Amino acid sequence: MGKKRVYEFAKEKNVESKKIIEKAKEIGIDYKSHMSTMDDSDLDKLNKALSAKSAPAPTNQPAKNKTQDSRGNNQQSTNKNKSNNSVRQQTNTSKENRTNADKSQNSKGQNNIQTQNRATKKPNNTQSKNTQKTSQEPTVQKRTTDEQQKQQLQQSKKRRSSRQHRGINGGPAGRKRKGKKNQQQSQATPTPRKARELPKVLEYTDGNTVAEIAKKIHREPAEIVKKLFLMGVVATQNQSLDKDTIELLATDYGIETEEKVQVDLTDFDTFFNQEVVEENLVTRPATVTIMGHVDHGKTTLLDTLRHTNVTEGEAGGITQHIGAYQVEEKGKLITFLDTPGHAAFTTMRARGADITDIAIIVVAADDGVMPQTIEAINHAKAAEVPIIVAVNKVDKPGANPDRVMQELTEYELIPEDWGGDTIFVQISALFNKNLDELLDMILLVAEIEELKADPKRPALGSVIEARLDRAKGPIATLLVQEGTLSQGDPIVVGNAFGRVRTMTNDKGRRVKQATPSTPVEITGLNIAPQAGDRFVVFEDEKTARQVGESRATAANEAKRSTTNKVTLENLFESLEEGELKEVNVIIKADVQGSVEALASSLQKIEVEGVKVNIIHTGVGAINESDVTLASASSAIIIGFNVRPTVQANESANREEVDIRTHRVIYNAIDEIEAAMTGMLDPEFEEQVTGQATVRETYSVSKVGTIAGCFVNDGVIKRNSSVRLVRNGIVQYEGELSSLKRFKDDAKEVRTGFECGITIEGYNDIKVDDIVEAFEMVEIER
Ligand SMILES: Nc1nc2c(ncn2[C@@H]2O[C@H](COP(=O)(O)OP(=O)(O)OP(=O)(O)O)[C@@H](O)[C@H]2O)c(=O)[nH]1
Repeated sequence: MGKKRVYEFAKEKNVESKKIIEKAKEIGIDYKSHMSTMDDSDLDKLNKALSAKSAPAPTNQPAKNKTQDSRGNNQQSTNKNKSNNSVRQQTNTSKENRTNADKSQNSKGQNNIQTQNRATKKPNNTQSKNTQKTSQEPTVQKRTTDEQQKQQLQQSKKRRSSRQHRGINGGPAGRKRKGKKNQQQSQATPTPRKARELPKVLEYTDGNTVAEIAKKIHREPAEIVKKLFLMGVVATQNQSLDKDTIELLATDYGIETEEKVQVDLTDFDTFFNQEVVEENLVTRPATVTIMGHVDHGKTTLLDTLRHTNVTEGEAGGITQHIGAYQVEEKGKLITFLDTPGHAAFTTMRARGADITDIAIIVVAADDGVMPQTIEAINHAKAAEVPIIVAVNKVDKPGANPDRVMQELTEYELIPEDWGGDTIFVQISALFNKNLDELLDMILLVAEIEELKADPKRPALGSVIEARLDRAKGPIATLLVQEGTLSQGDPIVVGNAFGRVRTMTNDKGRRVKQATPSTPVEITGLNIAPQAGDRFVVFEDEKTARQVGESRATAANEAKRSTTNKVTLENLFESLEEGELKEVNVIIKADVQGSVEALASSLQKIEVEGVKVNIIHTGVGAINESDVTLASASSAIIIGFNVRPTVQANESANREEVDIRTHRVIYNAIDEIEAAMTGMLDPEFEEQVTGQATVRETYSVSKVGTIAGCFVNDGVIKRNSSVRLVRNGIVQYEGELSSLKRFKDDAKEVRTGFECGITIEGYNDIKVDDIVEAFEMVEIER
């Protein structure tokens, strides 16, 4: 048996928990609430203190307690102030009452959707907090409270007396009238309920209302209201109660409790992380994404596979582009995602859809490892997806597969023959050479990965593609990840909802069911979702609609409030809260040497066991793909002597990815370390005000180089600092020495206008250079 709680002790002593808390306080013991546990020594002290004072033990009659306890009442009344606000709202007018009832009804409906504990906290808060607040409460409020209290007492009294006088016909109508105009009167004539036996166990959920609890234990809500009142909690019938209060109430009735934890249906993680039923698991096809550098043959490979390995029996079917398709090899299916490239892959991941089981990295044997090959590898690694390397175009005269293999060893992709564990297949996508072997290897990896799913549970999965069709309405291609999707299923897809009206497979055939790893195009949604959204099937359409609508509302709200993306500002908090085990970082720099220097220094930082994890590095401007990767992996991007492209900037703003650019390595390291230790000083932040492109340059003796520019974004101000960027790499950072419109000095020049610029102490300006103007702005913390 664990330690005694205050309320248990109070019960033993037949006094209110509050009294015990007060008494404890008098002798220097501070209990936060009636749920606080009590030490043996404290128990002793309290026992002594209580017996010393109240030799005549308090009686077991709550009513008596109440009248005796004028001081306690005082406290109670203050306690009530807060909750009474809501109480008043609910009882003042009938209309309000209904609205509130509706609301609570609503929230009750949504109980399935969202666990509520806002309201439930109230009684508890009031109990613990209000003690100090007493003197600050406005008197008017106090009076109202007292009145309210009086009213309640009157009501319960009337009810009591009416019970004695009323005949059988009081009936349920008495209860129904409650809350209507003649509240007092109607409440005075409630139904005489036979005191049914209490249940042994009270099954409740955090946030149940007084009325709900009353129903569960076969008691009048008024009785509960009264009991609560005596415990120092003022609540109306429609008020939600928190867990502690419900448990306390149950203890008071001498019944056990069992909390039914509500599942938040709007949180799809609950479904996706649901425990598996081992015996239902069956092997499912692998889902494969093809990635690689431009022109290395991704599309050709997808096309050849699609046309040569059509599922038996399906030949002749018109292949549909639905965003994914399945091929058959040795009687087993493989699902290929039709949009090649790591951008699509990571965008999906950023939206929460981790659907790729295996990544094929295509490298052209005549071209070798290229920047996007490396990006693709890092994107696959960040997603912890097994990689198969397809060395393509081996038919070409200049093909050198060995060189590709050699180059890839640098990225820890080492062929099995060389002692590594990466599968390499030499193929010609164009001439369909060795594609069977590639498929075999996919099956092999799939087998090793033991890809399994439970086709028996309600279906869930992700959106591969979605669009709005004029004739058919919203259309979405879904990849079933678990369960079996059936025509007619009520479904929520992202923030859209509906019923699966039609299902079409990748061969253009209507199907009635789709098992795990099968892509199908569906209609029947209210709006088009987005690629990467996840879907869940529900039991009935009503729930689906509720969940869909709540998700849409929540998404809108989330859009307005901040997201929980990792930034240097919130890094420390995230680390403190234990959310982060490592800090993901992407490094982009002007030269490889800087990348390495920065990477090795950052990796040495370790703050309380949390380390920096570099997920991608590269030379050149920070691009959109870096931002997508950062967004999907909650990473921070550090640019050294490089700048983000316009698209990358836009995308970073949208995705709330933190990009930090530096020109001194030490500063970059310092900043990360400071952020990790919570010592970051983010009072000022650089804000780019505008960008201009150099269209012409003029050399003027004594003045230097004048750049004839066109402002393509924002505004260039005379007093802004500027940096000169060439091909994404910062050439110079300094101040403007002049800003002119035609011959005149200008204070600022806005988008769409031309201007003449000279930079202080810098003349090496070239056509197509970008002049970026920025200011240091104080930011709110
Ligand atoms: N000789 C030869 N050419 C190939 C092979 N595979 C692809 N090609 C050719 O390489 C070129 C580029 O192929 P794609 O399949 O479009 O390359 P990709 O990687 O999809 O290119 P992006 O979509 O631009 O990223 C095309 O002209 C193909 O015909 C191959 O195995 N052998």
